[in-house]
Amino acid sequence: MSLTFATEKQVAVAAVRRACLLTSSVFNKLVKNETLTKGDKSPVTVGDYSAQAVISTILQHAFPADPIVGEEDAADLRVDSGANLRDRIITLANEALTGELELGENSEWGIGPGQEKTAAELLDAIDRGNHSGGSTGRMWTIDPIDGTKGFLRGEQYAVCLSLIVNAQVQVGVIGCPNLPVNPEKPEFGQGCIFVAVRGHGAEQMSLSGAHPTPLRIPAFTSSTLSFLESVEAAHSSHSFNDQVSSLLGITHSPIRMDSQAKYGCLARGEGGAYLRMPTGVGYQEKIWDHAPGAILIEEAGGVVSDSRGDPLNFGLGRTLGENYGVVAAGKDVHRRVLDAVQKARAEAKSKA
Ligand SMILES: Nc1ncnc2c1ncn2[C@@H]1O[C@H](COP(=O)(O)O)[C@@H](OP(=O)(O)O)[C@H]1O
Ligand SMILES: [Mg+2]
Ligand SMILES: [Mg+2]
Ligand SMILES: [Mg+2]
Repeated sequence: MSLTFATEKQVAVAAVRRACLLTSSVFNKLVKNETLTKGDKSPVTVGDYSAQAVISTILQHAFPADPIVGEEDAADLRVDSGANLRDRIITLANEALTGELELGENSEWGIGPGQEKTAAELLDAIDRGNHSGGSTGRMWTIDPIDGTKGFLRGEQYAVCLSLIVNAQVQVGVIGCPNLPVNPEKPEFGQGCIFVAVRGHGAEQMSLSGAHPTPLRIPAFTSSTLSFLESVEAAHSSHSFNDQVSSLLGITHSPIRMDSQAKYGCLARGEGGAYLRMPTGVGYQEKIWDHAPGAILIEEAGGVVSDSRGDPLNFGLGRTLGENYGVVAAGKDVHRRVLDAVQKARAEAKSKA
């Protein structure tokens, strides 16, 4: 039997839950000057920074020897022009860390009343995410807000955490504060956490950790399938997905959604396939954008690969290396989508 990673799972769920409470409360108070534009032109908010500070602080207390591959770094907060943002981030992170202990949480993880951290400690916590990754040993990935553009639109986003050991994802946690608990029962409200442990299945629970429900991807036919895809056309090719859809005889429109909420929805039986093909050359997918989602799909009985059918390689560093896209689906659908992707590629080549 594979390791249960019971403590890792408990710590990861607690960290993601605290970060989710923070990001959802921040959204309602977010003001214009609380968003920066990074070097690659992508947005980052006080929510991203403070959520990474919270998760990293908790990991550092619980697993001090484990390195972290985190999306954000504190460089822009350490300069004079970042002072206002920095103060706000410190306040938000401390609010989230010092909230009352919930069932399953432990004050040794640096959380609970009286556990305020200094500004220096929290900036250092953000910067602990600077690990370069690689194929050996334990490491965590943090995407404090995945789908920042969705977050800013008030739509879907996800707080994402994974544990990778020797290049294999072992634990994945995805918190989706804006996602309906059950799309068919709006009265159940929104806010879910998806959790997977290698060899021990995938589950969904409420943001409070209640109602854990095992997940299994059901079978789909062409008439019930619809692709899950990014909202942002710059992140994955919508037109390529349309082409693959028609080759497969899919009649439903794609479901557009930001963030790894797509993996969560796929794991619980929505859509049936997630296809993310590059829009150009040069962009390399980040490991924190796929590690938690990949284990969730595998533990829900599905398959995740690139468009050649090869598994995603989480041992290459901070990225997945050369970008061959991502295909995720239940086993049978995965095979059919891969075939159609190859056909669509061949058609595009013959037209070129
Ligand atoms: N050109 C590009 N191609 C693919 N992914 C990209 C991209 N530019 C940014 N991204 C990634 O797309 C993620 C969001 O995915 P999605 O489109 O599924 O919501 C972003 O995560 P962040 O929002 O955490 O920065 C970012 O890492
Ligand atoms: Mg980002
Ligand atoms: Mg991301
Ligand atoms: Mg992010």
